[in-house]
Amino acid sequence: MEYISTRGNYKPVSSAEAISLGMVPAGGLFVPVEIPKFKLKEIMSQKNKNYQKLAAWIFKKFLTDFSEDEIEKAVEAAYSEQKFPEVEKTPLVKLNQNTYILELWHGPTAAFKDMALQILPQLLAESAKKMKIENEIVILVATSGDTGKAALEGFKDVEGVKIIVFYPEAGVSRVQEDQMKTTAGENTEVVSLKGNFDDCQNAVKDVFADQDLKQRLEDNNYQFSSANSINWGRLLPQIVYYFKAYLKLLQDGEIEAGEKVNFTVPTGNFGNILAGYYAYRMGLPVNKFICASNDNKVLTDFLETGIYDINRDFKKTISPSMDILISSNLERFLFEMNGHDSSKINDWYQKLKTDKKFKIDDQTFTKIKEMFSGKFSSEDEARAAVQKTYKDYNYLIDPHTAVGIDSLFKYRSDSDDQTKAVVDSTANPYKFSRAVLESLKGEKIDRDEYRIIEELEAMTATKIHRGLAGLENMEAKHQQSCEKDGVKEKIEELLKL
Ligand SMILES: N[C@@H](CCOP(=O)(O)O)C(=O)O
Repeated sequence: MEYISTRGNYKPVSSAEAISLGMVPAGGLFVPVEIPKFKLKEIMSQKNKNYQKLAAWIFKKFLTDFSEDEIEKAVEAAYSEQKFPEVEKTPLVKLNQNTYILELWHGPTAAFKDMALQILPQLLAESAKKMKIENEIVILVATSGDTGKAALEGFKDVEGVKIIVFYPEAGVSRVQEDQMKTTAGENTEVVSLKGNFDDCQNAVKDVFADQDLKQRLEDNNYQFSSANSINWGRLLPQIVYYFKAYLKLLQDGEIEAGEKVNFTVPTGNFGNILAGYYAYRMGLPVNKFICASNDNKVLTDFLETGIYDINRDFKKTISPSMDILISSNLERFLFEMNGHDSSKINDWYQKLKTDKKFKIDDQTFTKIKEMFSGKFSSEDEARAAVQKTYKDYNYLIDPHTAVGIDSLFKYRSDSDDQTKAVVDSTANPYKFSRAVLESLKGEKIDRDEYRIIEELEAMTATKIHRGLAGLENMEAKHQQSCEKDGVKEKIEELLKL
């Protein structure tokens, strides 16, 4: 399998090269040249496989330059009992007769990002070996809260790697910030940036494209890679849980073999929902994807109009991981939907730079509309969904999952499509305790975050996720900050270039 650039500006590369580069050096993202397709019978026959075996089955189709043994070792290490103690790595909870919640937060850092960031270090290490990379790899991460900690946890103390995470100051929850700041490891750096997530992500992408800096890195035996979903090695592992969810529905007798289901995905950088779309293209029976957004509803508007328009205020919400206006993986998605036409991608992304918006062609838009619907939740609607889900089903959800559930219910009442649906639950509620408790009580709470956690535990008789327990008493090891135009200098300072 080869990987090509969405912008047609790079030679086809192996998966090892795509993973070690992170993104296309001149701009653009790597995508597989073709999507492997399974027959329905073949998919159904995976029904009793555990998560590791299922992951290996999928990886082998995409990582054709990896040996079976390398893939199997990587998945066993990533999804071990120590890292994911439950037998089901991604439990599926039945909410009502046609709604299921896919809990993706049972990994070490309580967010769905662990599903990919526990394995990316292995994939990157193997890729570096294959590419005969001798430089130290510097992983740059832009985060709106969840990727940062998951990447730090995955890469901390990994030999031959340094990791630098940029997050928006005042743009993540208190628990998310504390999780990142308290990360140990000799090779970790965490920097708060005076700006929003888009500022972090744009700055990191600019650094990747900076040829002068690239040369200076080389001279100092470093090279960059990424742990964001721009890296194919981040996206690929996320395909697995769509298959797992479907097969679990089948195993539990909730659906017939081949029955189509809907997936609702709380969406920020578009990586998670795109992974679902790849699963569909590989043969998974899916009827619709519902793309759920918060008040930063640039994707909802895009899916309604075909116009991607970031000329709008960036809003801070109670679902901060989705506070994003420039969704990186939309580029991959558009490339897949427009029949791999990189000239159109170049044109649209040039317009995004100059006009802050672009309109896609009618043919591509029609194709997108067949499979995708976009809905969004206001802050009040997300809070109401947290409260109602707890009241009606005695089930505690975080604000991102609340956006997913609210969007699904809106989609159902607007469309009459009552197909069985899986909602991706992207984070454990305790990562956002303040918003969750305030939603349950219907009032503002002034208390400290950690007292709120105690109250939430007592009120709901639920337990804080193991990865968050004791956070209050951990020492903050990172205090770095920078201006939004100071990312390059900060990297140079941290790497002593
Ligand atoms: N929601 C993300 C933003 C970065 O997304 P990624 O999937 O590209 O890593 C976060 O939590 O940081």
